[in-house]
Amino acid sequence: MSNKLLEIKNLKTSFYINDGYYAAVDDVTLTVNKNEILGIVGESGSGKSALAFSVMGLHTRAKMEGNIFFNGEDIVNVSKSELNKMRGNEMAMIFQDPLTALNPLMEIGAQISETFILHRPTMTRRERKDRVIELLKMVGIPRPEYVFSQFPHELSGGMRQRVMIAIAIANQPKLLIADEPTTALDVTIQAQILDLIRELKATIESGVILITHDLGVVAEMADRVAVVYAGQIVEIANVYTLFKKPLHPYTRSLLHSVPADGQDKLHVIHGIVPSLKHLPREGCRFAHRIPWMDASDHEENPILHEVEPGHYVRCTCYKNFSLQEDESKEA
Ligand SMILES: Nc1ncnc2c1ncn2[C@@H]1O[C@H](COP(=O)(O)OP(=O)(O)OP(=O)(O)O)[C@@H](O)[C@H]1O
Repeated sequence: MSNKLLEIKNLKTSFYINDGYYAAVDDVTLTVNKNEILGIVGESGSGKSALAFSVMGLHTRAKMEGNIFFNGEDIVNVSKSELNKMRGNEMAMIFQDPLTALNPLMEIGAQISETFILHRPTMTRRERKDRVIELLKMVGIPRPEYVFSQFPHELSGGMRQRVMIAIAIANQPKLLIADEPTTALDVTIQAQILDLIRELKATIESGVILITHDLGVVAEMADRVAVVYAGQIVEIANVYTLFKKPLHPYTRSLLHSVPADGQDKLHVIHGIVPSLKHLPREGCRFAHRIPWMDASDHEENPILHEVEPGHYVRCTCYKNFSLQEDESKEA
């Protein structure tokens, strides 16, 4: 039996801006296997959330092309009611900011119960309450009976994120998407939430997409990592390879821009991710951020090359790339 849970093929998600459609996710192909965590990293604006929202069918006005096979079924064009059946049931998402994702006027217990009313209509009120208490315990909320009747603003940020996780795992989804789940939390709480996601993944044996800009989180959590730049995957590999043998200039730049042993100075990546409308669509999209490289180092139409089994890198520029500071040392 196939181990593939999610298979995305040539996905293109475009938004209409002023005069036309511009792709925020551009020709993305990837798989998520059962019981694995796929990390997705990239700077702000690189298209990570647009990709996650595409999988969840949460873009209302975007144009979507390509395929997203979930459990073998292409969900790019399924009806709204089909998607509603899947969301919160077979696939669920943990959002960045629990305060905006939770209803401020609704008690915690009622918010978690909603998912059962929607997806498990035969459950009695008593059964729902028992299951909610069980879930609150599972995600490590102390005094769950008391918290059941509290409002979101009465809980700390970490506790609210636990509630979000309880909602997401309520129906034991096969696929869990966590979009920067710890960004809004302080460091100690971050570690607890990540531990919780890892434990829950093992318990419910789901596949997880973990979106983050934090390479430390990816190193800790992911089995495989996709590095996304300007809407495209520029490198994908298992986590060990990605950290030990990164190839793409963007991956290497990212890795050098966080503190590491023996590194006396942090690398700064030139410029910023261009806005959707101004994104270069021809040639290597990262080229303008490594201007010291020769144009001939880049491919005209960069594709993903499989450099060793399971390790893909876009464009040939990785072959001659070195960080600018290393180049000037050599000169
Ligand atoms: N609904 C939308 N309409 C128009 N443009 C959008 C829309 N959603 C996202 N974008 C644009 O798509 C690009 C990718 O955005 P996205 O939010 O996916 O990036 P991200 O990598 O998740 O960033 P962050 O880490 O800041 O959340 C950005 O240029 C963003 O402005």
